[in-house]
Amino acid sequence: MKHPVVLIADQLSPAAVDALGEGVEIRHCDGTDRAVLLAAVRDADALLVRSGTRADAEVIAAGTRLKVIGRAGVGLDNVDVDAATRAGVLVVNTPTANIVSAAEMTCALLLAAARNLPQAGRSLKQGSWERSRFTGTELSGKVLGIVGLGRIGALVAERLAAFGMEVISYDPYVAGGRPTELGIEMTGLDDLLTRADFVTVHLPRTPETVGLIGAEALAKAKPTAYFVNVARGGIIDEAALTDALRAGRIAGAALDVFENEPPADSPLLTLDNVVATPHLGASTHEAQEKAGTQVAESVALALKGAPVPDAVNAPRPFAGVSS
Ligand SMILES: NC(=O)c1ccc[n+]([C@@H]2O[C@H](COP(=O)([O-])OP(=O)(O)OC[C@H]3O[C@@H](n4cnc5c(N)ncnc54)[C@H](O)[C@@H]3O)[C@@H](O)[C@H]2O)c1
Ligand SMILES: O=C(O)CC[C@@H](O)C(=O)O
Repeated sequence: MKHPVVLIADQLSPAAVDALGEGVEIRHCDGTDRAVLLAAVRDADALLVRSGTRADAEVIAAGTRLKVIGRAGVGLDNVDVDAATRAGVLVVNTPTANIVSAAEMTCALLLAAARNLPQAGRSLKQGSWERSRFTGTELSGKVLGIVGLGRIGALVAERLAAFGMEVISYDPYVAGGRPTELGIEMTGLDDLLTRADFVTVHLPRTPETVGLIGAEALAKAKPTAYFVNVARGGIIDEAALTDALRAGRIAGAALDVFENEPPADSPLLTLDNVVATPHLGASTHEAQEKAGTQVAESVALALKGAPVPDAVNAPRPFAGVSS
């Protein structure tokens, strides 16, 4: 009997291959190359991706044998879950595998922006010794505004509270005592924007969140405020952010994610008051090992037709693929 084909379309930890076990045929392709992906997915029973591959309706339609799409990570904005459900394809992700790494990255970028670390390091390596040019801002006593108090937002709150920050948050969907337990004041978005010294967004990219922080929102911020985005490009509108940074209406931004990745010719990358990284929030050995292992275990279960704990949709059941 032919083994089910698992197509790995992004760079996954070797732990993923180990966790898939023996009874599958593993193939690799470059999921960022559309033609290659569309050809390779035709024979695949399972498709494994990170954020670099778009598993959209066209890919799902081309994958006529597909039973399951595994996303090694949190965000599902690169997977058309509705199209998958209609096609009977299960979608699984790893909702907790990289949250500590993403929270730590948020703290790192926020501190880097507050203390001008990349700019100062660059200047030093170019032979300068500009101590007063790079005077920074303390976090202690400052207000941190967290937009989206889910798993990552809450971890960021705990970590930055330890720096003596006052934490406020906007999340209309958070209920219960968790914010109180963490010492966080819940408030409206406008209030958060006017009070925060640092604003960090931790939202999924959805039609509701794209452009949530636009020109109007940025106009409410303090001129000394910093904006941090380790969630998804576009939640903070890039054109509006560029204008606000150029005009000095806010102090700076720290960005791990972009509307288009890679962000070819983005004016944001030319600005001195922008600290930027190439979508590295989940890029630690620990997070990648967890994400790879967890997604592979879920995919292996799905291929057997067994219930999958991290399933994000419920297409019609199928009987499993025997090896
Ligand atoms: N940079 C990276 O490498 C990296 C790594 C992991 C996750 N992420 C991104 O971070 C996002 C958040 O991850 P998470 O694990 O915290 O998700 P989560 O689902 O635990 O939390 C998201 C929170 O956003 C809130 N929310 C949704 N819509 C909102 C709105 N319109 N206004 C205010 N709040 C809203 C939800 O109520 C929820 O509490 C992911 O969707 C992913 O896109 C990025
Ligand atoms: O694939 C990645 O490394 C990024 C993942 C991250 O953005 C996520 O949403 O989990």
